[in-house]
Order: sequence, then structure tokens, then C-alpha cells
Amino acid sequence: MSNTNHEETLGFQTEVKQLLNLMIHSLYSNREIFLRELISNAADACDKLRYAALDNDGLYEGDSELRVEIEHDADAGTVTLRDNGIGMTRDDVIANLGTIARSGTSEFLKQLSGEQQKDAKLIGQFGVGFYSSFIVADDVTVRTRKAGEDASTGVEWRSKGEGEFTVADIDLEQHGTEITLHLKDDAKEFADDFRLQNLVRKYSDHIEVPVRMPKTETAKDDDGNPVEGSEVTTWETVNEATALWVRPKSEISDDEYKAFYKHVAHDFSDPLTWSHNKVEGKLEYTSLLYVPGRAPFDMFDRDGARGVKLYVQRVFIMDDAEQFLPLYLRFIKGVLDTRDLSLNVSRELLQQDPKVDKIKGALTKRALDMLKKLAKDSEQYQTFWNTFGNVLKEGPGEDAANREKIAGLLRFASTHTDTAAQEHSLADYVGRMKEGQQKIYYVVADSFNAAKHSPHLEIFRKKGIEVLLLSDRIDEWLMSHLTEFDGKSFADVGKGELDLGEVEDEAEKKEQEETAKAKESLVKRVKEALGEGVQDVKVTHRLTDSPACVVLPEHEMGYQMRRIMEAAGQPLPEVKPILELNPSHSLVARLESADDGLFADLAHILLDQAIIAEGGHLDDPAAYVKRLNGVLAA
Ligand SMILES: Nc1ncnc2c1ncn2[C@@H]1O[C@H](COP(=O)(O)OP(=O)(O)OP(=O)(O)O)[C@@H](O)[C@H]1O
Repeated sequence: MSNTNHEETLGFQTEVKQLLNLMIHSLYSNREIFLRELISNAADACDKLRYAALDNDGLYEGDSELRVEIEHDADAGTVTLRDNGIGMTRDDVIANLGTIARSGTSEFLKQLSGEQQKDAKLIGQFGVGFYSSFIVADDVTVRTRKAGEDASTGVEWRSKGEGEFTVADIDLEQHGTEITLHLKDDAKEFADDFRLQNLVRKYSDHIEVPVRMPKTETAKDDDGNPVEGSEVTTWETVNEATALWVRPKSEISDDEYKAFYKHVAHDFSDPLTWSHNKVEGKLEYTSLLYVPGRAPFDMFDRDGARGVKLYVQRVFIMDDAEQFLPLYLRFIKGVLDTRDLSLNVSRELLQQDPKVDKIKGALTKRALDMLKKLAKDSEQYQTFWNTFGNVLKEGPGEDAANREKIAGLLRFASTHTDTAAQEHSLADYVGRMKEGQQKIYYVVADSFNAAKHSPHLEIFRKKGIEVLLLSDRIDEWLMSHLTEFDGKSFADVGKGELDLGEVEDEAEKKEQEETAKAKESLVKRVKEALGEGVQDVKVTHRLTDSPACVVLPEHEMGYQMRRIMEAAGQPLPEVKPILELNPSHSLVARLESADDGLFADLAHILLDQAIIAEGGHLDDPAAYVKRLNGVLAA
């Protein structure tokens, strides 16, 4: 018996209203996912009760056989989903089924365009959970009671998904949650045994909690005709109901792995790959790690949800256990089940347990190996790299022990193809190195085009030496942590002395020395004319087309990093560039023959232009324009 009271009508949070509108429209062709979302929530609720009952088995209220039940009524056009999990209090219901308590929600909603396919993808990435009920239902009733509480604390929530919902207190003998969907006219197909069973198998085989549906059997007489009144209804478990990761790999199909991924990652699309491992010995754990096919909406929020779902001996302990994977692998999703931790482990205890670090080390290795394997399929790996490359680039700085391994997974744009696609590995680069080349050369700039057209590349292009073209914000920081790959050191072509090693022969080196000598007086004059503006002036052989370039001392912070730090409000001591002049350029020849007045102007113009070509900002742009106009008008 239930009697209702303390009924109130509340408005959905604005974001929920927006999400409901957009979701119903854009997920229409993907409607069946509502069942997966609701079963997933019900299974999570059972997991939570099992965990809470570790300390207090009274919470089971004598009913420890956790389960999800699905019933339908074709005449009434309803589907009902019931679980005997943890349940919710009135406050829980109002918070969970009336708001979206996730940071970044309104930014996310702003990205939605009204274009069905695009929005469906984005919404899938965000996760719709319970609210997906309204894709198929025009009236939803939730009856729930928190396990361990009095029967009188039951709550009934109702809504038509149109901006408001009502909550009322009811008596509920049974703890857990029951959701009744009144199907829309065009969704009545779901009130069907066969359809529901298929969906349960499709989406929930891998969930450990049994999902049951009623089965009615009728006795037959000797002629095989049904005996009226002999109907007996029993509950039949429809799904496999074994935790997927516990089963032997050989018995699990790709489709099952994919379905399980969607459950753990709350993602609508398939993962790119996965790695399932059982480890016995000093450490005992089973892990099932996935590389998602796309980024979650909050990937660059370093405080966003990350980590694996943690189980101890098959008992769910927590979501997002971030202690088991480093930050630069925060895109990896999956499950860790271990015997090495105690059942009452908490987030705080995890931080102190030395076994956690050991497992973290092992999972990190597994994840990196999984990526290495994925890299064998260059198309798939490219999808991965384009989505998560910038996160993986945090790796060398964060995880010195795995630096070389991570370096092997990096991909770069390069002068080899001169396109912006980051598709060249360091191993590819090393394989293409010229005879006598000892270093891996790279240039860093603010944009791909600035990198590709950097004057520093001129000599490399002339000699056919490949240079990596780096232009992501993180790149200079990344390179500051990479010192070697395959025994070859890295060299930023915009810094320090140009050293082409044995790619240059003795005759060339001699010629350069002679040119430097011949231009000593020019260099001296330029240095005097520029005064404090430069650290040094040199003649260079790194240029073929440009008259001059600026170079930084080898250990100086690069321009890209400087600009990022300055933009972040970090004051940095001024750094003066080294100006290098191309002795065979006609402008430099003109400079050499100029009289003192023009000489100073030309020298400043060359310096300013070299800074501009580098993507830098002039201290006094008006002075540059004035000088240039003076020279042009002369
Ligand atoms: N059957 C249930 N039993 C108990 N609590 C539930 C149940 N269904 C939903 N909830 C509560 O409501 C919250 C919101 O559910 P919802 O499905 O909207 O989001 P979610 O499951 O947290 O995340 P996602 O949007 O990624 O699915 C859940 O986190 C849970 O606390």
C-alpha cells in the first residue's frame, strides 16, 4: 500500500531543460540506448549497495540477491525497470533527477548546434544517463527508497520531461528503485518481450548483476493444446550475468568487449582497442583497459573524471580511481579488479598504500604496450593520435621512467611531407636520417605555417635533412623533457650553434670559416649599430633565401614557451637574440656598402624582420615602420 503526501512540483535546472530538448531531437534514431542507460544505472545502484553492505549487511534488509527486473505491459504501453540496489532519499532524487551536477555542462551545451548528427555525437560524449528515458517516454515515474531506511521514506518522482517534475513521499516496503516509462506512441515497439530481451543481451550481457524478465509457461494437454488457467510466471535471467573481465579472454567476443566499454565509459561509440590481462604472482589483479575512440568533453580539464573503475575481489569499490594511472593516460578507461587491496579501502587509503604504486606501474606499462600495438595499424593510430596526442605529450615530463617508450609513441609533422598532419614517428625519422647525421632536428613555432616557413629550415631543406615541425602549445615543454631517442640527441634548429655534424664536409667548413673572417668588419659594424638590442651578431650558413634570422642561446627558453608564460602573466627576464646574417644575400651586400645613416636603419630593419619571421612581437613596431618607409622612399 502506498499513500502519497508532501507533494511538491519543482522546475528542472535550466541545463536539464536544454539537454532534454536537444537530446530528444538528436538521439531519436538511437532511441534504444535508453535501456542500456537505465540498466547501467540499476547495476551501479546494486554495486553501491553491495559495497555499503560490506560494513553493514543489514542494508540488504534480508534480500541480498541483487538483481534488475524488467517488465512490460503492451496494453498500457509501459516498460518498468526495477532494481534492489542502494535506492535514493528525497534529497538524492531532487539532486540526481532534477539537475546535472557536472562542471562544464553549460559550456558543453553551448557547443550544440541543432544539427542532428553532430549533436548526437556530442551528447553521446557527454552522457545522458537517466534523462534518456524521455527519448521514448512521455511520462516517467520513479519510485525509490534508500536501503536501510524506513519504509515511510520512499519517494515518488514524476515528470513528462517538459520543464518540471513532482516529488512526493510514499511508503515503499522494498528498497531500491523502480522506473516506469509510459512509452510515446511512436515508441510502443519497446513494450515487447522479444525486443526487450534482445536489447538486454546486446547491452547488458557483461553486467554481473542478473537482469531478469518474467516468463509465462502454460501447460499443454496430450494433444499439445495449452491448458487454460495453467499459466505459471517465473523470472528468467536474460543476460549472461558474469562480470566480463572474470571470463577467459578466448570466450569473449569483440562485441561483448565493446558493449562492456560503453557501460564503464558511459560512451556511445566503440573503443579503438583494449587490453585484458590477468596477473598472478606477487601482484594479483585483472585489468581491462580501453582506448576510447573519441575524447570526453572535459579531457583538457585536468581535474575532470579519470581513472579506472576499481573492484576488490569483484566487489565494486569506486569509480574514477585515479591513483592507478598517470595523468597523461587520463583518457584510458576500464576496470581494475584486485585481491591486493582490502575491501574497505578508501581514496585516502589508496594514496598511502605502496601496492597501489606497484599496480600503477604495471597498468601504465600495459597501457603503453596497448598503444604500441595499436600503432601497428597506422589508420587507427592516427585517429588515436589526433584525439589524444596532446595528452600523451605530457608523458615525457611526467614519467621519466617510461620516457623512451612514450617517445616511441609520439607523432610529428615533418618537412618530409610538409603537411600539418602529425604522422611521423621518431623511429621513421631516424630511419630516414642522412649519412653522417647525428641529431634529430626540430623547429618550434606558434603555428604550423610559421614552423614550416621558418628561415631556420633553409639550410636543412637545401641539404635534404628532415626537420620535425612542432607547433602545439605543449611542444616546447615536451622537447625540454626529451633528450634522446634511439641514442640520438635532439636539436632545436632555432637555438645555439648550427651543427650539422658529418653532413657537412671539410671543404664546406673551411669555406664558412673564410667567409666569417671576411665579414668580420661587417659583423662589428652591425653589432655597434644595434648595441643593446642583440646579444651577438654572426654570419651564418643556415640561410639560403632570407637575409637574416634570430637565434637563441642553446639553453635559453624558446620563444613559444616565453609567449605562453607571458600570456599567463609570468614576468620573464628579457632575453636578447643573436642576429645571424646571410653573407650571400643581396640585402646584406647592400648593407655592407651603405653609408652610416642608412647602415643603422638597414641593420635595425633586418633585426626586426628576423624577429617578425620568428612570430615574435616588436617592442617598437612604429619605429620599424618608420625606418622601413624611410628606406623605401629613399
Ligand atoms: N537506479 C538507480 N538507483 C539509484 N540511484 C540512481 C539510479 N539511477 C540513477 N541514480 C542516481 O542518479 C544519478 C544521475 O543518474 P544519471 O544516469 O543521470 O547520470 P550518471 O549515471 O551519474 O552518469 P551518466 O550521465 O554518465 O550516465 C546517478 O549518479 C545516481 O546517483
